[in-house]
Amino acid sequence: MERSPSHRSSRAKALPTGNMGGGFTGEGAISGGGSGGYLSPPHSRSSSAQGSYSTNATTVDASPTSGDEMRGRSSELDGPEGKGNVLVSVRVRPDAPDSGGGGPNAEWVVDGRSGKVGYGGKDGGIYEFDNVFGPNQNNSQVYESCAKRLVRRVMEGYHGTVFAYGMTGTGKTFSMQGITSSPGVIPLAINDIFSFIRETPDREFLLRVSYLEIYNERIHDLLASQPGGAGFIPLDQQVKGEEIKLREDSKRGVYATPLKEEIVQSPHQLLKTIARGDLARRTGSTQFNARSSRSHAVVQIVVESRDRIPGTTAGGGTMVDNRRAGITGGVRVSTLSLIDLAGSERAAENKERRQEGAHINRSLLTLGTVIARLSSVDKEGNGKDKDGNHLPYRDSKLTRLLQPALSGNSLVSILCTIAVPPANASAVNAAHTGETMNTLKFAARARNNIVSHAKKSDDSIPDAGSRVLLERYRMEIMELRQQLDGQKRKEETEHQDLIEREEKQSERHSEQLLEIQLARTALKERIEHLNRLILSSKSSGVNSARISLLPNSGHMSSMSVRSSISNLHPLNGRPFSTSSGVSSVSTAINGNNSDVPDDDSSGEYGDGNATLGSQVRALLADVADKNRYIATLEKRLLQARRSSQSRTSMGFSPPQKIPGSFSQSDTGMEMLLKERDEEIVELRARLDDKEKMVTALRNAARKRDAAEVGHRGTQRNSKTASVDGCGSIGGASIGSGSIGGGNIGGVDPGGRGPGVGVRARISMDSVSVAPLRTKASMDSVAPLRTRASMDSVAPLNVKTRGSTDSAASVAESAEEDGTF
Ligand SMILES: Nc1ncnc2c1ncn2[C@@H]1O[C@H](COP(=O)(O)OP(=O)(O)OP(=O)(O)O)[C@@H](O)[C@H]1O
Repeated sequence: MERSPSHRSSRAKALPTGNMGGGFTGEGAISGGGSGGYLSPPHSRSSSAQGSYSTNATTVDASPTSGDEMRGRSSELDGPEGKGNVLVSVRVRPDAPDSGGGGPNAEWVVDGRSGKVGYGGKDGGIYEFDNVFGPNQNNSQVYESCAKRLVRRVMEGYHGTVFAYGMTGTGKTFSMQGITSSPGVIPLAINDIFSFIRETPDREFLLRVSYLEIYNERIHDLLASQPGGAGFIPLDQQVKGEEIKLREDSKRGVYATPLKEEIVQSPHQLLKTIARGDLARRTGSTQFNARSSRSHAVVQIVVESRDRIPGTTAGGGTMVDNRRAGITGGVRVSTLSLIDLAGSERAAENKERRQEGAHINRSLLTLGTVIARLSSVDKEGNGKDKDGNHLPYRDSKLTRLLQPALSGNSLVSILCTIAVPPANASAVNAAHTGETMNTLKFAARARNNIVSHAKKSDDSIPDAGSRVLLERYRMEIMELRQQLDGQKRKEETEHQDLIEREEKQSERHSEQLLEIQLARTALKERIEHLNRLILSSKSSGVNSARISLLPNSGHMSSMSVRSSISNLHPLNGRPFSTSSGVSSVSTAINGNNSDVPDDDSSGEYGDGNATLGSQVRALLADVADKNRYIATLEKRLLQARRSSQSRTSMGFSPPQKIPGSFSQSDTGMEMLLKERDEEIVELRARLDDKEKMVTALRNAARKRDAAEVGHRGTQRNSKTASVDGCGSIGGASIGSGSIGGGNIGGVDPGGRGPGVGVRARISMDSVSVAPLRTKASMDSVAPLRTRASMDSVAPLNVKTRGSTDSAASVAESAEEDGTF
């Protein structure tokens, strides 16, 4: 460690003896009685509580007032020799209530302005310090001068140590912790720590706190227990766990382990944590303090900080992005140690107090010794004195723990508390003058000997095993983000898959729906179609006068075109079987043109006066129906082919057969397609039939018209005509039956008897070509018949042979077409 003799020698000063003006002066100083004779300490001091030693103080500097002391010296902190890195202050507590009163003791000098304090009596001395606080100065003033700047420097990256040293009951705890109305160094430092964080938006911070006490040379973790909680057990009653030891490594220096560290995020949380530790701290009653701290208490606040983003403003989105990308500076780690030492006590009546006191005194003695020998440390800074002896840091846990600070790695502020005995102090109080002097001597040695070379911590990238949480957390955050991103991607993929599956499923559903719709449409069309057919089939006119065109028919059946649609598939509307589009066509000559029992007795053409044109229209409508149906089937077929192809190309396994839907298997599909194809072929054939039928009917109509023209010519002479009894009209083989209303010889009035060889007179007015029945076997709903009234063809006024040819030619034409 490099030390500066000149620096050391210029700090603590023993003032020349002489009249110091007496009493307390300076800011907050109390009047010491004006010219009350304080004696100056000798130039050279030779005694202390810890044994003999002397300071090197030789000169006197003009000191600023205590309030400006730290600020006045602050520039020194940046100096190459670390001047100002160590502050030593003395605080004089107000008289204790039991001090006996009597006003200021004229033998004592406390000068805040000059920073001088001392005893002018025997073995006394006047010392000058960085700060001297009189009894009236409050905690805030003490903090401002002693600790504020140090705390700020800690936030900037320096290690800093503040500790209070003094005799029991002199105000160490009062100064460090303070009271509610006057918070001490610790709460004020915490406040400033968070103020600094608030004022430094370009860096991010992580704070962790530990709190330990050294009691009877054992280290206890004050945060390990939960005072006030249900399970709180005082430390001395706790089952001893793993002993906390002090270790050292190059990066962390000396540290206690295992020790609980708590991460804190607010001043309130930090204060609460420390207050929790305070409750666990050992206290006991001493002669001078009813609640004396019986242990050294060390609060350590580790500050990790890092530039947020070089070159970017705080709070921007870029920061997040950059942090994600790992573009951050290194982490700076610094430690603020706030230490409230146990008070030294010369003697105690109580055995326990004596034992505690012995430990306390021993550790304080070691501290004094280390500080005393710091002056002799060689320039190498290897912890050895000039004689090559190690400094006795390890002789006590306190000195071991303070080693980094005392050996120059830290900014140091020492607050020494004293109580100046009043003028008429009791013997006991007066006896402690020596203790107070010892404190002043300790302070003087510390001021002289401790040299700090504290450097700002580097912004270093912590390695894997580092305890730097900021980096660990950053890594963890990055890992978690990656996990989150991975999870998100996975979810997105799964979601996408799900959507695709749903889409495919919905595609299948829509296909099925479409199929169902098509089937329904087909059914509807059929129903409409059938309804139309039903209406046609109930035409009474169709049955009113019929000419049977079929030979060998025992009935005077009407010429009919009957469409029947048989046995539809319940869903797809496909006929299970089809019968010939035209099952029968017959012409009949009905002897009774008005009273033919037939269920086809009403309907659109059922008035018996339906024209041939109407029948043609009916047939055309029928044809249109068929065309529509074919179109539907073709559409469905196309759809089925497409879905079959898409399934095949997607490599889908055949889905489960859905009841009521088409078969989904390939075989089923093929069969379905085949059936559809066949059905289409069949329907086309039927359509052809229909068209032939229409052609035949048109021919019939033409012939009828021609016959009518001829008939009108002959009608003037005769109202009747002879018809060959065999039922043939005009040589045409009309088959058995009669045309007319019963005036045909040999034919029974009902037209049931054979008309062969019977010449009959028929009323040509009533002769009608029997209604054509088109029977398309299309439906299973009912054996429906379409009866197109052939009355539109009739009345055939058969008067001449030629006239009957027209009716016969209908039959012929029909037979030729194979339609009837
Ligand atoms: N500057 C001060 N102003 C007002 N009261 C004070 C001051 N200093 C100390 N006291 C009071 O004196 C008493 C003892 O103070 P404190 O406990 O802080 O002493 P200490 O040095 O910590 O003692 P110990 O070493 O025994 O723990 C307390 O009641 C405290 O409130």
